Amino acid sequence: MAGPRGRASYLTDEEKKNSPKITKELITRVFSYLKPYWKQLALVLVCIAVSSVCSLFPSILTGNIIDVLTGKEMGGWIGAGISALVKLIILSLGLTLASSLIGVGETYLNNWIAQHISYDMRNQMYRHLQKMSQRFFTSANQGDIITRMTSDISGVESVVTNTFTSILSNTMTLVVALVAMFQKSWILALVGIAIVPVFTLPTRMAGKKRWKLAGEAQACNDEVNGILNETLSVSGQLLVKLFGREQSEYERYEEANGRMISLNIRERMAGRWFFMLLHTLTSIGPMLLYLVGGILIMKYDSTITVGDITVLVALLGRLYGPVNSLLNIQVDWIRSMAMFTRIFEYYDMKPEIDDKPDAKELKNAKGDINFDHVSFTYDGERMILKDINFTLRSGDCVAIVGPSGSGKSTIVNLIPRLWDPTAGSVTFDGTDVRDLTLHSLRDEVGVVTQETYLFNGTIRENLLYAKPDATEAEMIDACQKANIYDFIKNQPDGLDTMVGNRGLKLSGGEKQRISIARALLKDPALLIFDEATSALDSISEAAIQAAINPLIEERTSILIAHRLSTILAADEILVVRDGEIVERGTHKDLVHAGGTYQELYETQFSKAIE
Ligand SMILES: Nc1ncnc2c1ncn2[C@@H]1O[C@H](COP(=O)(O)OP(=O)(O)OP(=O)(O)O)[C@@H](O)[C@H]1O
Repeated sequence: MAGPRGRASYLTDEEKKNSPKITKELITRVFSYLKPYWKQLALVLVCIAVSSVCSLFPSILTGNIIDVLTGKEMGGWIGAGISALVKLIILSLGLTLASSLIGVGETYLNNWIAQHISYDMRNQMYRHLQKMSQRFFTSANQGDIITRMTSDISGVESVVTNTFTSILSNTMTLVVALVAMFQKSWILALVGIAIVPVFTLPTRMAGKKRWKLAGEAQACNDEVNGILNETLSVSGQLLVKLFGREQSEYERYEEANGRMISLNIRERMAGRWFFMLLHTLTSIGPMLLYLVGGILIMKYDSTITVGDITVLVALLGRLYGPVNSLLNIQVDWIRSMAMFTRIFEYYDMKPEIDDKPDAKELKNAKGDINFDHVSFTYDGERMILKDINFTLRSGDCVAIVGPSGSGKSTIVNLIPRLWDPTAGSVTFDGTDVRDLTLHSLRDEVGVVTQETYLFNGTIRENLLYAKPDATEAEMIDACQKANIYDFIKNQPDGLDTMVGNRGLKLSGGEKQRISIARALLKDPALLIFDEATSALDSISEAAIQAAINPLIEERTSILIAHRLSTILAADEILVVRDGEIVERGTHKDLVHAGGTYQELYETQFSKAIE
């Protein structure tokens, strides 16, 4: 039969092209994940072996039952008559029961092992991804990361529960059935074996057609899901509404939906006639055995009994399933190895930014920052920062201004080591940031980002993210300083107000003030404030300005500023243009100097205070 959707029994052209190279190292690595569970695995093997044998024996015993019924004694080990019959029946039932019970235990163990392996792999992957640098997250496809974490690792579960056990149990069943068949009659066994491919090969061919259709239906299904994701998301819906595209989006959805159902129907009907014919033909197998067996009994070999022929027919019926499954094993195997290879590719990516083996802890941080001839490129080609030099003494406040894209955010991102400089060095309290442990360094750097990111939870939960053990009083104090407490107090749920998906239930200004309160709670030695470029009304702007002041009062701070009020709060202004510091000084020094600052002042800052 065709494989189920998603785990079909045929490789796609792409899968064939990208088949992994199966090396000894790869297999050893795959098996290293099984190693901690070797005891449970050994038990599964025993269960499979015993249950395969137990499940076949009732078929073999049926022959003996028939022989007893037809008056043929068997080897004398059980005696003829009613008592032998009862014993055989009880034995047969007992074996069936035993096989089912073992099957239950085996399924439990199997799933237990699979879930534990997947648990180990997911945790390992999460830990590893957390260490990956900003470059990885800005360039990797987000969907790809999620797929590795979910589908690929879930796929591993099915490798353990299906592929491994299917190989074992099918091989076991096949071997036991064949041995039993040959033991009864080698001629009839050969006749049986000759019949098997007549049924299994056409089944595979019909399955392939069905699988192709399933693939098309899946692609169509993905398209439908894509439309749903795009048009029913918060921002998608907004766009549809604002542009009045409801009808055209509905038509697009209806068309794809219609295509999907017709493909589904075709897929489910594909090969249906063929299987009907096949089903009828299946009876040919037993008939052939009856014919050849009958001729043998009547004309040549009187040792074969009617019971033997019944057993052979029953066993023949048990061969199709395992043969079909084993024919698919190669596909399952390649697919599983490809899955492991994809997962291992992720594991093998080296974190670009990591602690040095001898990294030092940053203790009693003061917040002295120095940029010494720092240059930086993201892609190895375009220099984004060129020879940046500046010093910030503990308690200083510097504003970085410059046109959009001039490199302001890039400069500050080098301090908490979201990136490392291409040349030159950044020091924190006199030590190169690359020689400090990431954890201790980032503990001392608080960043209020331009795009405020809040988790979908309560205000309290978002605040506690900065300091999990903060007391209620500390939280209220931080909110008061950040000028957001009045707003929180007026909410019916206070600090337990839900902020919505990414903080969507709050205005831009409110979100930013909560994020300032969060930074205040963290109480870092250095504060970086990346001011939002988006326009705020003057009341929100004043509220934010009042929130920033306590932040910068007692600590070193860097403000990426777009508004004059923020710039005026700084001790020094660094003007960046095309990755270079082109001017520095105070507002008074620069506003009439005829340079970039004056230009920015006339085009942006002065407007912002109107
Ligand atoms: N992850 C990245 N990969 C490649 N290039 C980047 C990346 N991030 C930023 N850039 C580029 O680096 C340059 C400087 O960007 P940066 O964000 O530092 O500018 P900015 O001065 O902070 O701008 P804005 O005021 O608009 O926020 C831009 O040309 C930008 O396109």
